[in-house]
Amino acid sequence: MQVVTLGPVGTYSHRAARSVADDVSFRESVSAIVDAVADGEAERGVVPVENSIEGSVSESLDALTEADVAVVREVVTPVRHALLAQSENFSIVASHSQALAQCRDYLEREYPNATPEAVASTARGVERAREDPDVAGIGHPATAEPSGEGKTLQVLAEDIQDRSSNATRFLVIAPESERSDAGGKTSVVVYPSANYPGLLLEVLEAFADRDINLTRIESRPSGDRLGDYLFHIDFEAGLYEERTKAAIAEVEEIVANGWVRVLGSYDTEHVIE
Ligand SMILES: O=C(O)C(=O)C[C@]1(C(=O)O)C=C[C@@H](O)C=C1
Repeated sequence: MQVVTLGPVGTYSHRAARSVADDVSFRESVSAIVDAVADGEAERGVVPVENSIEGSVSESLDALTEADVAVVREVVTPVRHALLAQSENFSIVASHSQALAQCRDYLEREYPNATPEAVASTARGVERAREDPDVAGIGHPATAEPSGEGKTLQVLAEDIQDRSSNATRFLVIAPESERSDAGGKTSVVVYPSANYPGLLLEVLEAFADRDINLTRIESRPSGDRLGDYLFHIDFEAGLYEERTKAAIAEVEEIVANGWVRVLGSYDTEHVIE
């Protein structure tokens, strides 16, 4: 099976994708990964959706709303960052914006004068550090060794994330035709296209009344106008269950002006590495 994820070699997404298949190829953005699966270029895609320190990866949520894909699994992995450079003498710290944010306190404390530089991924930041002695990268410690040509970097510090329990949740996506009813969790996107007191409460009651535990609800702007939202809802029940079918049918009635998009049911895998 062919899986696409955020590259280059050595990103956390790459580490999560290896639990899905050995044949991993890379894209430079989350939208490009989702498009590759929607267009049939790859059988699976792995995208980060949520981090325990920084919260949602909004680019992923928005791409999932728009593309014809299904969610078929989730992978949760610990994220332990290292600071990698040619020497202690650097003035720029390059990494993915999520990684820079996850190490904000550390950087302010230890390198208050360094300039943060957001790049497409952690591994891309480490590549910058390999090429430029003025740049340090934040990434997985294993990326100190080049995957091909290039310098081996010094690991200046390990475990620099602001909380030791840092973890990121990835979703494994597949073409929409492979959407499954089986699995302990389900993700849906709800667009009410309406605004009245108690609307969100009604939507949540459809789940609460059936004893379905929500694990996340996240609002994202619809993009159409200010104050207009859609809701990403994850819950602990499978689409194969009667109570799930009934809850979704009720939500569809409540948001008759808008729509409900069912991304699929799936199981969770923990990759400890
Ligand atoms: O840059 C990487 O290594 C990624 O895989 C992306 C990403 C993210 O977008 O959250 C994944 C895990 C970490 O939270 C930091 C960055």
